[in-house]
Amino acid sequence: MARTISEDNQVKGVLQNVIFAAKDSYFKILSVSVEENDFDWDEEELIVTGTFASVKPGSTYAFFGQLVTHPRYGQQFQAARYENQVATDEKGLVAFFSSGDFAGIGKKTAEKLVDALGEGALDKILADKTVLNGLLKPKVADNLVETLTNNMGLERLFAFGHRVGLSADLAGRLFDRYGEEAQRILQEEPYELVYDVDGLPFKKVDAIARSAGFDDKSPERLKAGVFAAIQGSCFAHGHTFLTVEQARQSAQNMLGGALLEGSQDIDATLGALVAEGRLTFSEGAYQPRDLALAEQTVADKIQELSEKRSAIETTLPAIDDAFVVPDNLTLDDVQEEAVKKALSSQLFVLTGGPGTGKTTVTKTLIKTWEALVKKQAKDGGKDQDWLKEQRVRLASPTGRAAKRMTEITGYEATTIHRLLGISDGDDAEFDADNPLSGGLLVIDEASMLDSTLAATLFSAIPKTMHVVLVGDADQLPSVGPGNVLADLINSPAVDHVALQRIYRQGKGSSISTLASAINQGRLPEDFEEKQKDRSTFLTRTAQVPSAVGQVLSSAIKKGFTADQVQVLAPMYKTAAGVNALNQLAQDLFNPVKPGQKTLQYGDTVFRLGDKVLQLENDSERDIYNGDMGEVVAVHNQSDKGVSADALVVDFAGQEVWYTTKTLNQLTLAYATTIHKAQGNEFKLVILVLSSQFKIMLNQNLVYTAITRAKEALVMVGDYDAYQYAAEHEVPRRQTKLAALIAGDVRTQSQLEKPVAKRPKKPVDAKLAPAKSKATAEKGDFEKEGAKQGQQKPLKKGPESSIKPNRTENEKAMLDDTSLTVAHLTAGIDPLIGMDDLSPADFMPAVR
Ligand SMILES: Nc1ncnc2c1ncn2[C@@H]1O[C@H](COP(=O)(O)OP(=O)(O)OP(=O)(O)O)[C@@H](O)[C@H]1O
Repeated sequence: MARTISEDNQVKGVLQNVIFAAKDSYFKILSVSVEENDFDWDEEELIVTGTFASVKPGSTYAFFGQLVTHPRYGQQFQAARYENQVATDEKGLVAFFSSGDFAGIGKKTAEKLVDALGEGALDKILADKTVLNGLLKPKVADNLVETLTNNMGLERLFAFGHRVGLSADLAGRLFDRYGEEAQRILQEEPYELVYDVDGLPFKKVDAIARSAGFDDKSPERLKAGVFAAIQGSCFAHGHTFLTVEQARQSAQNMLGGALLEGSQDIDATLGALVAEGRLTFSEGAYQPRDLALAEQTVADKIQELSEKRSAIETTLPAIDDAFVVPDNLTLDDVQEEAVKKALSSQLFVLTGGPGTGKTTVTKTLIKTWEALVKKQAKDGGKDQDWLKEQRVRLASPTGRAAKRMTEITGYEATTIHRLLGISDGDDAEFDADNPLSGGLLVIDEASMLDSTLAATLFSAIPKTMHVVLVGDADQLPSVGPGNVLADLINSPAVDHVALQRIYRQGKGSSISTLASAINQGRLPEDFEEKQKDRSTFLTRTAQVPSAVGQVLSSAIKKGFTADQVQVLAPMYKTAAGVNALNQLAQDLFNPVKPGQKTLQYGDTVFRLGDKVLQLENDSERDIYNGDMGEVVAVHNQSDKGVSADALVVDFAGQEVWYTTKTLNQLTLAYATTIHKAQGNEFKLVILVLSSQFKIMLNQNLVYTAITRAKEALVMVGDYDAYQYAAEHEVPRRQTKLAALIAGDVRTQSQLEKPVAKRPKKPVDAKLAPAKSKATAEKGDFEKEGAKQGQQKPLKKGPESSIKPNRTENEKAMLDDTSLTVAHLTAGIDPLIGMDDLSPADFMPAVR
């Protein structure tokens, strides 16, 4: 929720200079020389902060807001809005037009302009540029209009937005999206925002529309509300379609039964949305167009790949001839079959639980592919270019999984975003028109692929490429809608092999057997017995922090580093949640040392050496949601020669700078949610489950959590929570992919109908905020004599994201405020060491 700044006070003054201008928003810090003010302020200079268009030093502005006291930088004025005090008398206007801002307009031309158009010159020009015909040369007129609309247009939008309850930040985003059309759209077609702007809550749009005079029953309102309801429901549950009943119910929930007067209204609205192409309807299912298109794209590509147009001969004799098994292993029959099928099919899916040999099979098939390619190059006299065309490409949804893939296979692996050249807000660099190069593509952690990312990936795959998806279908499904991996496994048209035999011996073995028991819906009989690699520490919720603290202390004594240990919990709040456990673990792994540098951002105090987690995809800086790193430098603005607060984080050798602009992307990582740990593995996992949060417990969640542990697992919490989780399956996601692949349904004819999409405003280099780049970030810090450290932008919650991409469970975790922080109870004996972890030791009086 955006903060509302009250408008108790106002100040008018001349802008001296812009101390700081954010690159990715319109946020600025200004130094203003005060002329008039209605509050207690005697000094000449006042620092004013807020969201401003391209304000100009030397111009006079009126700011409305409040004087606040920053703990470090003292008093400053927080502006909720502002007005450009362009003098509107003729003299002032002549000065304005001849200020040098408008190419080709000197004093004489300015006078001519004002003579002709009078005191309302600005409004007249902005309303209709043809008033300039005959007054200015066309080029000069165009430039004047463009500069005016950019500057004044945004200022007016800020002012208008303010009246209809639109934050300045959102007004800036809308200006970027719609340009000078923004205000008209807000007034005349506000409900378009629901279709055009990702993640804008319907309620917000509704409030804007009401203030623009739309009534409850306007057809635009009903359509936008029903669309938002269906899309929101798909994102909340991971579905790609809703049944008619579900669609009606969601619509009713969003708009209220009374308004729609029974299902007739709803059905008519659904019909109108289908007619407009915003929804598709087939086989009793409604789909938002984008999701339907994504599933259709994947299905079409699968169809195309089944035509087998490989440039490499992959007959069984050829594969047999080239077969290379690494590490002197002998594959079992199923593993061998997997390698052969992976190479002979053009699309193949490999699944299996932990320790079943997925990596071993992947390594074998890569080596065998290379041997096949080399042999055929030699036999066919192919050149280096041909060899390059057949190269192996490896990618994974997370950076950490990509890094692990590189380490294990020895081949370079990247994130899927990077592979596709996706950068914020832009389309992917590689697509159907500019496909990926390479002969074999292996995607790891494929359970994390949602429909949209899968579609972007599949559309960039050329017809001749071999594609292998590797993943564990029992893990949590993707955050976004879709169930791609499971749907492919359930499609007879897609070859797949499921590895079942667990190979990991000794270390790790009992974690794998626990995982398979949980998959079968039960806890193993030895659940509470201490194993070589796992133990169970049963406690009441109130005792969780103490228990986790003891396990961590003993792990630290044993030499485990923060990087090797991961605390996992399903939710953020409460004493047994991620936030509290993070602080506890921070104090143990990285206790305050005298003189240690720290930086506070929101409620989090980052310390040098902290383990941290990136919370959002930032493809420009090549860091992604779920990436973990270490704080390697802390810069405080109060230090000599330092112009702004900043942290430097090392992500596996890649140093990334965070200033107050981007610190909202970062949090402590000693403890994370299980969703955030997907695609990552750790030597020791400490899992916390409590039946207090039953609503969010299920098989996939606990399975995913325990399989993050490579060598050791300690389960903390109460028995009932673990049992409940093991016994409860995640509700099935409703998707169409499998039916589309089978050719049972077609939504294509509806998808061919184009939806009138408003083109995005071309980016104006002069005005649009520049995108942040890793280097720019560092440069910002060094160059700007910034007082940006004064600013604490609204901290986004750890899961905050523009898209409504949360599951019900995640939402419950985030929204849970009813649970109070429980008091710690003492009384658990301090632990001695990891080897000594046993249920008996962990059993205080409860269970
Ligand atoms: N056929 C085999 N014979 C002997 N050892 C095997 C065989 N297959 C796999 N292994 C061994 O079992 C262990 C687990 O295999 P691998 O790492 O390939 O499994 P995985 O499915 O990738 O596991 P995870 O998903 O947990 O990373 C490895 O040490 C591997 O060398």
